Amino acid sequence: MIKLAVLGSTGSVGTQTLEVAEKFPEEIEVKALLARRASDTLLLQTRKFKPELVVTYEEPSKDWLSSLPKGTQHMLGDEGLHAAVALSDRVMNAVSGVNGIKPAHVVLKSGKLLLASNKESIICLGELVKENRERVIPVDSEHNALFQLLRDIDVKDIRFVYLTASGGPFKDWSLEEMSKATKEQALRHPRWNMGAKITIDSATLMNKGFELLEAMNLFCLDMDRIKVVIHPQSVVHGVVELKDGSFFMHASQTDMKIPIMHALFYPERKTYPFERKPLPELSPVSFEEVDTDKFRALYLARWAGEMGGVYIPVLLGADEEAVELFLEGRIGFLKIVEIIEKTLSEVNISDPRSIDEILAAVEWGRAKVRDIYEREYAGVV
Ligand SMILES: NC(=O)C1=CN([C@@H]2O[C@H](COP(=O)(O)OP(=O)(O)OC[C@H]3O[C@@H](n4cnc5c(N)ncnc54)[C@H](OP(=O)(O)O)[C@@H]3O)[C@@H](O)[C@H]2O)C=CC1
Ligand SMILES: CC(=O)[C@@H](O)[C@H](O)COP(=O)(O)O
Ligand SMILES: [Mn+2]
Repeated sequence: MIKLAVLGSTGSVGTQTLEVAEKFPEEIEVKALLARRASDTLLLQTRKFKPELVVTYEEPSKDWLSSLPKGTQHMLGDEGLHAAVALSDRVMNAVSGVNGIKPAHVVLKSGKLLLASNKESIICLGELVKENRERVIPVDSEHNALFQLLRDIDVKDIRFVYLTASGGPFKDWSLEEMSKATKEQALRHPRWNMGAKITIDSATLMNKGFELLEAMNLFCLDMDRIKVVIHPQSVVHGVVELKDGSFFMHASQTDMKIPIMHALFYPERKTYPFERKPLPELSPVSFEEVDTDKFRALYLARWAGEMGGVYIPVLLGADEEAVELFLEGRIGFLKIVEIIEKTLSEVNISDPRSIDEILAAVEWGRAKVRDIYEREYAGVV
């Protein structure tokens, strides 16, 4: 029996993880659920799965607590996080954005298996991730695909590894059109139904920049071995080009429950218990070059990756804050990346040497974006 904790259980990946778990009641026991708010969704999940523990970061109301099923204990904050990890042997980290860094750190230090959906943590905990490679199973669709492909390939035979990008909603828009893009347009991802933060990152292509840094840490690959290619259908999730001219591709219908199920049971394979699409419905499959002049986020992520050290957590914090400013209607779409670039150009703090210093550097990036916003953008949308 797999003892599972789901961190970020109420979000897009969290709920899909529970959809999979529900199909395998004999094999998966949900021991703990964790989310930020004591929401109705979390309460319903708790009543359905009856975990030993439910954790929130927000103080629940008396009504909410009294509605918990018998046998489910509630804990608050980081104390609850540690208890949730202790109860389980596999932990799905589906907390969004930089809030997922601390949970990943706790899991990596615990000796438990990390099912890594949150990518921000993989990007900024590079050394710890590399030291614990055998206990990290990627869930991000491209990395889960590459994880499956790379296990059967000799590193010396690899020419390039490709991350596929849908191109987001603005793939074919001009910069002029993108400068006027609304929040609603940016949140309309052409292929995936995801949380707001990653959806905006997909629209700027910062998501793919993050995935490049994620792949470097997960697979110990040099940056110049990793390419990004536009693949509008989101059916091929990862590609490995070998020196002999072969391309190995991993494909599946566009459904996060496939990599989630793979990670939940790895190394065992289970039968997909949801509706399948026949192969012809997955066609056509096409690839295009990325327009890096239009999607400068990719360049910035590569640059931060080359600089390394403090530039990585600063990039993460700056992106989180700039995306929030856009979602609050305070800055235009193209200003997200512009303000991140300005933040990176003003870095004057040292490389972090501990988790606390990593989190402080993330906060520095967030605060610097707010400073730059107040200085140069406030009142100008
Ligand atoms: N969605 C997808 O298809 C994919 C997502 N990912 C990655 O997976 C992660 C999750 O993404 P997604 O599911 O889309 O995100 P969502 O925004 O849909 O869900 C976020 C979850 O995190 C919880 N959360 C937010 N802040 C905190 C906090 N401070 N403490 C504890 N819990 C918190 C939320 O709780 P509450 O509901 O109470 O606010 C919610 O359960 C991200 O890092 C994303 O990049 C990767 C590949 C695909
Ligand atoms: C489902 C998943 O893995 C996302 O990270 C996805 O990659 C987002 O789509 P984009 O390819 O548009 O960034
Ligand atoms: Mn992805």
